[in-house]
Amino acid sequence: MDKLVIVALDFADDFECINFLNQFPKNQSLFLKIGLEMFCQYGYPFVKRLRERGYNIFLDLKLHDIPNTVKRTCQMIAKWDVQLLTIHASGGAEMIAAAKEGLSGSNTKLLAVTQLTSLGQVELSNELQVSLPSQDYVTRLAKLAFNNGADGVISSALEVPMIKEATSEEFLCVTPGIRPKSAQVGDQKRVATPSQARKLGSDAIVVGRPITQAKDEYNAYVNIEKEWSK
Ligand SMILES: O=C(O)c1cc(=O)[nH]c(=O)n1[C@@H]1O[C@H](COP(=O)(O)O)[C@@H](O)[C@H]1O
Repeated sequence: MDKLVIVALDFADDFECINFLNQFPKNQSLFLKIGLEMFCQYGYPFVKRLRERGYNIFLDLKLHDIPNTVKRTCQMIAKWDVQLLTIHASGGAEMIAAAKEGLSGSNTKLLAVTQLTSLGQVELSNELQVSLPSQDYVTRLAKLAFNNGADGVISSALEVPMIKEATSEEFLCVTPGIRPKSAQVGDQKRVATPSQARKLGSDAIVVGRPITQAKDEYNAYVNIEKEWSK
């Protein structure tokens, strides 16, 4: 995977979203993440519309259900020609393998979410009663995903070196929770700047609000992309 900035299209509606995209030059190649907000409003026709405009699509549905349901859902998504799809690694070995099986025959890469970047050590220990240190928990889920056929994981950039060591250099590490120095952290807990993510070995970064809520959105994208790729 080329080193990518993936833009999270977390907008109130499709009008805002298309206005955002229209700021970019026509020939600009973009990798866009469609998450639950947009997908619940506009569904597959929206995915199709953006694919037809030539964008690469990361469909972030974070599937988490029994293996049979996840497999059948993935069989449907396999027909949509999206580049990336998420499931939750905590769904377990059988669910991860079922998702991969559902996608067979398609070019859609399967990414398993480890520990959400909005959860820190305190939430992990106190709320979820997970006894492992966060980095060990993330690495354990990454290994589970790797051993059951996922193409990569979602984690914070901070865990990438450990994940690559425990799995393989080729195992994709896609990292949200990206905050340039001047940006507000908001609900994210495990964050890194674009240049930290690059140094730590992320394969792609996912950026939402630091771009989509900037005064000059296009300029914010260009600056993040510069910091990430230099
Ligand atoms: O799967 C994801 O993309 C995801 C996983 C995760 O652990 N943390 C996380 O923030 N995300 C997504 O990445 C995006 C981050 O957005 P910002 O915090 O606005 O940059 C959101 O669309 C989240 O849904």
